[in-house]
Amino acid sequence: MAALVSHPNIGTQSYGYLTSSSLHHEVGDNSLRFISRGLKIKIGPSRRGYICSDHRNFDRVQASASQTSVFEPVSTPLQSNTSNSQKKSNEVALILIRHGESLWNEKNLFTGCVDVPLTKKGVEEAIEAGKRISNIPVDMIYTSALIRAQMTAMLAMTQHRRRKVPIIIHNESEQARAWSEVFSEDTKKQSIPVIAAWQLNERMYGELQGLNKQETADRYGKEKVHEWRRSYDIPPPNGESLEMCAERAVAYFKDQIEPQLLSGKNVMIAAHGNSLRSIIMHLDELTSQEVISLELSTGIPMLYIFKEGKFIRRGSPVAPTEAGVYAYTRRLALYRQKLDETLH
Ligand SMILES: O=C(O)[C@@H](CO)OP(=O)(O)O
Repeated sequence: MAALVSHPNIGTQSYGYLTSSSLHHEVGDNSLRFISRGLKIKIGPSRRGYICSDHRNFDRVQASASQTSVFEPVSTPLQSNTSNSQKKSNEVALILIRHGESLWNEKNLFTGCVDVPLTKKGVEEAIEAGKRISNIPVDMIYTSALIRAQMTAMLAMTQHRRRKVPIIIHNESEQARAWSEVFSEDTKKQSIPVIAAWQLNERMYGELQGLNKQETADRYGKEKVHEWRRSYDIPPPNGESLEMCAERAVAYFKDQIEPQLLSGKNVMIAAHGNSLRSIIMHLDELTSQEVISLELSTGIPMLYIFKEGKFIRRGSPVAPTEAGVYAYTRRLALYRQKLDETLH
């Protein structure tokens, strides 16, 4: 059963529903606690919402694909007039999706940066994730450079009611840019640029890549393997710790993705268990202790609202049509209403 959530600490405009199947809430003294698969986040007077740390630097950053044809360059608040930028950056959606089950998830192998595709179940999970977010606006998509995240993003978008076409931007050379150019303004408007970035890749698992997780635990001990898999700063042998993964993934998020959000773009990121854990750690201001118990399931979309420089976690949309499961804001509700009126 879903419960209505309305609380001053997540903004007077914030209202909507969180589903008890994916996310529970408790409202206590001046605080709201979200509990989702072991993750507990308390929003109280000391941690009101989620504040971006790097906003004063947004004039120095431009998305790397800004010269491409489908992609509109970022208009940063410092470049545009104030009222326009305020209006534009009023409130946007940020969707995070961990890829669907891969062939190595199925075999219980450490995968890391090995480029493995989805299983049939993973394909179904990606389609299901797409249904869940089919009423939420998406203007730009970021994926890792790995096929499992790219398949997930593309399959999810086949379900979107707006029916825009996701197009992978090829920015690797002058020729790639020229050869993928689109010559119709109308077609560009019906497209969603997809930026693939290695920085969003899964953490590099070093010498564990390709090993069976159970066999590794039997050999090195459950505690040691849990430490390699979930601790913040202990790397697996010759691999990246979560902290090292965050150094590239969170930096990319701040430098490339936040400016898009600030300019009014709704963004979806399809990535991996650990690269997304590091980004969620940044968004939710989790400590290195808290992040240990953060687990992400395959193919589950998570919705954040970015508003007035803060990230507000709104849970996981469970279905496209159930009124009670969305963490709707007024703007998202209007977007959905418009889809209902124009598309049926
Ligand atoms: O093998 C991996 O690359 C990751 C994600 O599937 O595993 P873990 O959950 O152990 O971090």
